Amino acid sequence: MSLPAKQHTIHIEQLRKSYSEPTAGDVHYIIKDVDLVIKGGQFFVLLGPSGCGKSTLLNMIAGFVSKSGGHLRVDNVEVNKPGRDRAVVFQQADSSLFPWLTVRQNVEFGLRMKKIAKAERHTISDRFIGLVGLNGHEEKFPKELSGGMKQRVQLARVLANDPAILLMDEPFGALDAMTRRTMQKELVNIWRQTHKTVIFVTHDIQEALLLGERIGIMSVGPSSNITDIYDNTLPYPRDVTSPEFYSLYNQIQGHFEE
Ligand SMILES: Nc1ncnc2c1ncn2[C@@H]1O[C@H](COP(=O)(O)OP(=O)(O)OP(=O)(O)O)[C@@H](O)[C@H]1O
Repeated sequence: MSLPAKQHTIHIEQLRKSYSEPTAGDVHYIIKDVDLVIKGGQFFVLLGPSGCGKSTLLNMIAGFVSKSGGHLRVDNVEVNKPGRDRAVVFQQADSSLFPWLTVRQNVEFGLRMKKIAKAERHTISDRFIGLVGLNGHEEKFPKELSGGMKQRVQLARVLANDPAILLMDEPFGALDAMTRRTMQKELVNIWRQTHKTVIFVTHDIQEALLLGERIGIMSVGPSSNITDIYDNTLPYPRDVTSPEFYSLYNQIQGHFEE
């Protein structure tokens, strides 16, 4: 497969976010002076304790949350607003699916907005409905689906729009353990087939290690930062019972116990 002309590398320099008034004397930063490079095509995990600012950083990359300082660039273009190159998969699929549309209509929604012809829409939705394992459920409505199936629809819809960068905010956090495990495996397969840049937020060390090529550890807030980055070179699919997995798990866990 040929490499895309744009690599969709994300460069973050001295990035800050504060919700305080700029004129306030004692500015309270959620994240402060974050430096990070995420290469195009990489599976990057942001791992950190609850409330440290993972979603804030992800939403800044999405262009939903403004910067209070520093730079955030995709392919050297400063991010100041949402763009078609980036799409977010949220924890709660319910809030992002249209209940009055079928699975197929939900997946095709963005394509319809882009005025893509019906036959092509069908070809694209067929591909991604198949990729997330929802063949045979095309004509169902969200209320007829389980939580895991709704999350698959959300993922298929995002993939159908073909963003280069997939931003995932604890997308499997509300699923039961078995469904979560299945979705994790499928996400890795999808990522390996589509070559997208994935930034995945979680506070679960095992999930981070099952998925990520690189794992950025965020410190406890306020003024949270990425304090360490682990390269995870274990081959996919990863075996949680392997000594290498266990060793990396312990290293990262030790980091949070310090
Ligand atoms: N719009 C907002 N106004 C003020 N403070 C906010 C706003 N959004 C988030 N915060 C604060 O920013 C901090 C970081 O929140 P964020 O949701 O980014 O953390 P998180 O690491 O994703 O947490 P979790 O894992 O629990 O989802 C929290 O203290 C939160 O209260």
